[in-house]
Amino acid sequence: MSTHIGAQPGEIAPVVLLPGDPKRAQWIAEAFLEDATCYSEVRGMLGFTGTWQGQRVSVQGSGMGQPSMAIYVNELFDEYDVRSIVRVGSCGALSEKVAVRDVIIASGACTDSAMNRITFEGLDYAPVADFGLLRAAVDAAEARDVTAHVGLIFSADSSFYASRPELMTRMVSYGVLGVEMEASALYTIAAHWERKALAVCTVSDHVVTGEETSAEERERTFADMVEIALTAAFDLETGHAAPRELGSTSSPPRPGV
Ligand SMILES: O=P(O)(O)O[C@H]1O[C@H](CO)[C@@H](O)[C@H]1O
Ligand SMILES: O=c1cc[nH]c(=O)[nH]1
Repeated sequence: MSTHIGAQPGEIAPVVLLPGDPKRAQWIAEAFLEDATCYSEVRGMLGFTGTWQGQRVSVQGSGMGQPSMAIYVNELFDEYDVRSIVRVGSCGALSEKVAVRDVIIASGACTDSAMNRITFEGLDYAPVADFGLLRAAVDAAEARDVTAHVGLIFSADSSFYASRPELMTRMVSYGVLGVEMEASALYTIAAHWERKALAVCTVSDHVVTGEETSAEERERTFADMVEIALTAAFDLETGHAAPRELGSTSSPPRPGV
């Protein structure tokens, strides 16, 4: 086992879904995976491995905020050889273009966290999603009746209860769609390990209008996000979302089609 994950080598699949909430990890394992077993209960941060459409997948809680998430993600990449991590989170909408229950697929992430600044000695690193996962997630969302937005998310260390409306308005005017607490460091850590990462978040509340989803609605809309994440991760793993050649204007035929 690693310091914070109680799994033996080989017990965690190469593809991991990463919700902040460990109870969401359990719900995903029970609702979406077959033959799921719990490989870790260390600190109550549950992790499960099972199969989805015959393919091994794990789901690991990461806690709230970038320092907690970074511990789990570093151990998943370093000690369990995980290849792809898709965060399946909740987020608040900042932009009027985004409604509660919509999905945000984060192409990149801004942050007020010091984590990147420490790593890059004050330089502004630009954390971005893996392009293959991003494109596969957009395809998966388009194939469903889901309103998905692709763009920037704000990974906030300090604003869950801090009211900074002017700053949020300015961020929206620079293209930021929503706010959560993990994507930026996830993208940076994945780049460090040369692995793939993406954050797909369901809008649970609107920071500007104050609208919120009910618990029942959250569960239903979270299911869309989980299906998008699983479809995207395995389209990429199985080559169904193989990169197009640079300069080509059309998609290559999909294998087996
Ligand atoms: O629903 P999760 O994945 O935990 O994500 C969001 O919810 C938590 C805050 O309530 C933060 O972790 C934020 O990123
Ligand atoms: O981090 C989060 C998650 C949901 N809603 C918010 O406003 N912030």
